[in-house]
Amino acid sequence: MSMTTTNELTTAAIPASGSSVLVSLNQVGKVYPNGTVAVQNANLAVTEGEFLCFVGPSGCGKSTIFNMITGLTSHTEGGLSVLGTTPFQARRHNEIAFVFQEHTLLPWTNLLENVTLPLKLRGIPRKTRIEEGQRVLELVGLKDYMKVLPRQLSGGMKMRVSIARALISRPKLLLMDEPFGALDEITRQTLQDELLRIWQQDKQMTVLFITHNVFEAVFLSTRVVVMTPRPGKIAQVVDIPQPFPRNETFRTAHEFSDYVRLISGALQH
Ligand SMILES: Nc1ncnc2c1ncn2[C@@H]1O[C@H](COP(=O)(O)OP(=O)(O)OP(=O)(O)O)[C@@H](O)[C@H]1O
Repeated sequence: MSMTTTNELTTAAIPASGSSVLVSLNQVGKVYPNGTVAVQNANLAVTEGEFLCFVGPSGCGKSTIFNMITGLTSHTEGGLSVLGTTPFQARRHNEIAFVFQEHTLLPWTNLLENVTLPLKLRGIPRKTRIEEGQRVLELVGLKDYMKVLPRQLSGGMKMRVSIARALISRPKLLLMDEPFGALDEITRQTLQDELLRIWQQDKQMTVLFITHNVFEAVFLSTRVVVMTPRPGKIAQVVDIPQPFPRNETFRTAHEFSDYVRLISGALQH
């Protein structure tokens, strides 16, 4: 089995040839106003079409990195570019979408209205909104539930709706912050399969995904970013050069356990 690890400097310096760098962190740091050093010297180059998982203990700066990439908080050191521009500009052009663990659906309105809300806020005509809403609900396997209210859904279905709402703007960059953390293991694995299927359909969408679950990270990723705390640093970037589509065969393969062991070991240091 070929199992290569790359430290953050190498990864940042050498993007995969022929593919464009979508997100670039160059010695990025974040010190919050209260003096907390949340992230230090982070170097990372994410190329188009990658699926990167971020793992690390609580408080190591995973969400801070996401918030800097999306422009929700500013970096205090280094250089950060997203889709060739500033995070703020990239977000304004609707090229970035998020999914959080909390589904944040509007309880009083149906699924079609929920998933099309981002288009409504941008003034997109109703006919287009409905077409796009149908498209994304079909993509997540909920096309028969358009008129249903969120409270009638299971946790896994609510997460599918959140994913559909994020996909409706056809984002180039999808950021997911522990989206499956609250789900039971079976639902979680089903949604991992679904997410990979959706990601593979859209060859150009890049996914950044935070998880505490090393198994999930190995199953989903093209690369896993391992972070360590105090202050938050990128300790290692581990390539998972296993082919897609991935399925149960990969989950039960000895290579899978090897990657899990490697990443778990990196988390201990
Ligand atoms: N607005 C803030 N002001 C001050 N400190 C903050 C702020 N937000 C986060 N922190 C601190 O920065 C550090 C990194 O936090 P962050 O939420 O990025 O970590 P995380 O890896 O995402 O944690 P978790 O896995 O628990 O979500 C922590 O010590 C946290 O307490």
